[in-house]
Amino acid sequence: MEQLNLYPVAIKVQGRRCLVVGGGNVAERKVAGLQECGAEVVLVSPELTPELERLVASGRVIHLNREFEEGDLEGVHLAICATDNKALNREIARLCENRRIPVNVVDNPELSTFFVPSVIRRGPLCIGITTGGNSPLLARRLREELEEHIGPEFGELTLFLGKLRQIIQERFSDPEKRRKIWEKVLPPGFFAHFQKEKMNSWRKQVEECISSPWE
Ligand SMILES: C[C@@]1(CC(=O)O)c2cc3[nH]c(cc4nc(cc5[nH]c(cc(n2)[C@H]1CCC(=O)O)[C@@](C)(CC(=O)O)[C@@H]5CCC(=O)O)C(CC(=O)O)=C4CCC(=O)O)c(CCC(=O)O)c3CC(=O)O
Ligand SMILES: NC(=O)C1=CN([C@@H]2O[C@H](COP(=O)(O)OP(=O)(O)OC[C@H]3O[C@@H](n4cnc5c(N)ncnc54)[C@H](O)[C@@H]3O)[C@@H](O)[C@H]2O)C=CC1
Repeated sequence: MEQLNLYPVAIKVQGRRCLVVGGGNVAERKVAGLQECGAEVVLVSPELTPELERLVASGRVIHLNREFEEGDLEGVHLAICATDNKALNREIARLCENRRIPVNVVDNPELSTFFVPSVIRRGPLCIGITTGGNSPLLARRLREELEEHIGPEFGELTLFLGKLRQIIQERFSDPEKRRKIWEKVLPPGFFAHFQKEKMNSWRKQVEECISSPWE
């Protein structure tokens, strides 16, 4: 497989229409990922897995119970071709490319304009792992390995830092001073010492630190 540098981005899909064509196991995984991010998922397929049936019945996914038609691409921000028909997947990819719609073709990395990474989510912290189609299983194994080290406390930590950042930005107008504060809050080697049991005392320390006069 050709060595290609991918430009990683994190896309906001909330409230945006995303099209998934096909109703098998792979489509099911992609629909779940889009739903988790609040996308308006339109699913086109004459057949669905039981899990997709359930989602459709709950009203959380718009289902067009038929084969794909070109008009389905109208108003779509992102498309995923997940049918078991290679020629059809190729054709949808071409139509998307003409319309500049980012497209993921589940059986053809060459035709995909984006890949879906393996994801670790802890609150607002999101880690995506991709091998650019070289080895999806390696991406999964790495995720499983990293998950062991990045517990749910990282979600809490990230939320806390987000709030702290707002406070620091309001309170300190000098960017150099803000940078110094951040160096103190998150010093190099922070993760080696970060323990979830000590989260509360660390938070207190940080809060005291930013409320005390600086310099
Ligand atoms: C190009 C890409 C397009 C896309 O975005 O779909 C693609 C393509 C293909 N996958 C295939 C197979 C498998 N895919 C997985 C799993 C995942 N596949 C995902 C992404 C991607 N898969 C994109 C590249 C991402 C990257 O490289 O980083 C993950 C990360 C995300 C997700 O799908 O949500 C998710 C793991 C989620 C997790 O658990 O963390 C497993 C393992 C398993 O089943 O768990 C296997 C079997 C083992 C193996 O083959 O490695 C086949 C061959 C089918 C065949 O041989 O017939 C193709 C087609 C081809 O390569 O031509
Ligand atoms: N990207 C990935 O992670 C992986 C990709 N694959 C590839 O993905 C493909 C799909 O895999 P599965 O979901 O397991 O297949 P599947 O056979 O379970 O599902 C295919 C779905 O496509 C639908 N479909 C067929 N023609 C259609 C049309 N004209 N319009 C709309 N929907 C149509 C079918 O009704 C069915 O629901 C496989 O061919 C395989 O090569 C397989 C494993 C992993």
